Amino acid sequence: MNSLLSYVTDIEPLDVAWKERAHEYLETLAIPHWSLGVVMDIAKQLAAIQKTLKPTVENKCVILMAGDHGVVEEGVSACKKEVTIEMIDNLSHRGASINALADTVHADVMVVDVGVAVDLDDYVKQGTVIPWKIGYGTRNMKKGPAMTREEAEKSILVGIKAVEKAINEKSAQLIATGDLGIGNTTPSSAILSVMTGQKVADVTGRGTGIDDKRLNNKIKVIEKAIELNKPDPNDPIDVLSKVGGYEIGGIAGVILGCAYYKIPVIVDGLISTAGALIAYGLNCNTVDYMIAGHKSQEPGHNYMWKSLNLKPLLDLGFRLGEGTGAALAMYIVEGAAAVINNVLSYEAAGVTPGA
Ligand SMILES: O=C(O)c1ccc[n+]([C@@H]2O[C@H](COP(=O)([O-])O)[C@@H](O)[C@H]2O)c1
Ligand SMILES: Cc1cc2nc[nH]c2cc1C
Repeated sequence: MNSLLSYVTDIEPLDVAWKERAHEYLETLAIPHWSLGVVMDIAKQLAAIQKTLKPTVENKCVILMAGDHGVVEEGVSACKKEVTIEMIDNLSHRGASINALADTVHADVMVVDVGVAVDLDDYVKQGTVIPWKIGYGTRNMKKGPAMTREEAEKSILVGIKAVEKAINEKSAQLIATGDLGIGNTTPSSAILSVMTGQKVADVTGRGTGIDDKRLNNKIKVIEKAIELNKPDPNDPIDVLSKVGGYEIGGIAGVILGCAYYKIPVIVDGLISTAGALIAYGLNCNTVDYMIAGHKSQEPGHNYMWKSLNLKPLLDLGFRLGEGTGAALAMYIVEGAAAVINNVLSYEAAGVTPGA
């Protein structure tokens, strides 16, 4: 593998000539000016990413990054930390929501252990979990940095490695990000507050469903972690290491890897978009390869989309993570590919608009 820096510095913006060519081609189709709206925007983006007027997104993959969080001991989640492992078991039996939804769009689900608190040998042997663990859960960010800078960089490299695996083994052409990790809305809200300048109280939500008392405590925990660790908003690796999570680093790596290898990537909910903020902070060209899958019910999520200047495709009241919103958004991206591939031009269709 190359160094993180070499991946980060080699990410190019979308080719302007291909963007123009795709735009002009879409205008020739038997569709009144841009009247398939966002679907046409995505068709143009796919064409410019793949440098073809016949883009294909047939081979789809959800890369789900799993990790645990020391900050759970502060009572920030409605769930006990063991639920991460219980859900890994459920994923391994293909009984999780992401398994059900990914199946409907014929997407593979790749589960990567980047920081779960225990060894997952049985699942690794079964082939249902990829063992690329950087640490056994982060440390409690209220008491000090969640991880070292080196661990933060390694977690990002895990995400890039996962993209390489998806390309080499599954010929992936469209990737969605997913997450699993009890407590991970806490670091995600912390990253959001640090990187966008929003107040912690305005962007912190109920995650798996905490009551008012726990929500107030969660806000105080995040405020304290930021005050103690002083993450530098201009240094995304510093932010990730001090108030982040291993799976958030992994997701940032998936997005960087997709941008590096020129693969469209659908970003899922709050946790995935925290990863997107880290990736964007490392190289702003990454946004050219991102598609905003959906709007999470978490109150901070829209601030994230706004700071990336992206609009989420779906608003279905989701707050589950796993890649569920992104998996459903794959239908829309598939639709965009179908439009640019299959709609006839005015000329070929014999349609002659005009008064
Ligand atoms: O992605 C989201 O928008 C999202 C919003 C709320 C909860 N989650 C999921 O719920 C878990 C984190 O919630 P919590 O309350 O433990 O921080 C974690 O496994 C996430 O995948 C995910
Ligand atoms: C059941 C359950 C499923 C999840 N998926 C992601 N986070 C989760 C948390 C819980 C509790």
